[in-house]
Amino acid sequence: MATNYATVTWDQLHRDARQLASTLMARGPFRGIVAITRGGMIPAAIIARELDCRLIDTISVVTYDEEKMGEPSVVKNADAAGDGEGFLIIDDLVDSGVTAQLVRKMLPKAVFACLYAKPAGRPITDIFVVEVPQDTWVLFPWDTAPLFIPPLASKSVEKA
Ligand SMILES: O=P(O)(O)OC[C@H]1O[C@H](OP(=O)(O)OP(=O)(O)O)[C@H](O)[C@@H]1O
Ligand SMILES: Nc1nc2[nH]cnc2c(=O)[nH]1
Ligand SMILES: [Mg+2]
Repeated sequence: MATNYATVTWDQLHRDARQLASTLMARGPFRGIVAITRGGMIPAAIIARELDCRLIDTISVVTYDEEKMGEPSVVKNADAAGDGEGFLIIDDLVDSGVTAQLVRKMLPKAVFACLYAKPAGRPITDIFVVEVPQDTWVLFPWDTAPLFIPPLASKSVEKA
């Protein structure tokens, strides 16, 4: 269970994705990109722009199902990628590594890259940008919204 939160803004995500793209230049060129839905789609779009890659497929893995607790299932294959040769797989993060492990098994020849990696998932990714502690939950910009916070002074007035 996460005890801390790390909020990632759109700006930070864009910078991190560009940094990942810059590292990936040395591993390419790539025939195409496979984005792991849904979290991998926005990072994949940014990286595709930087690497001038126009062939994009998706793979969809559902790792939590109320009936089959914990059993990951693939709900869409990346048919365009074959065995992954010449392809780049992109996800937003690896946590336990369960999603990445399953996708790597299906596309064994592809390069796997993500923005953020927790220690348990770190060995499964070829490349990542920032390591995040295992007990930290990453809050992505698409999961959050700015919120009004009352000024400190107004809180002390309320107490008085
Ligand atoms: O390493 P793991 O423990 O497998 O966790 C990492 C995966 O979990 C999240 O996706 P999620 O399954 O929540 O779906 P989403 O991308 O559609 O939000 C995240 O986007 C990764 O794909
Ligand atoms: N948003 C989000 N999804 C996850 N899925 C697995 N770990 C995480 C995390 O830290 N943040
Ligand atoms: Mg995901």
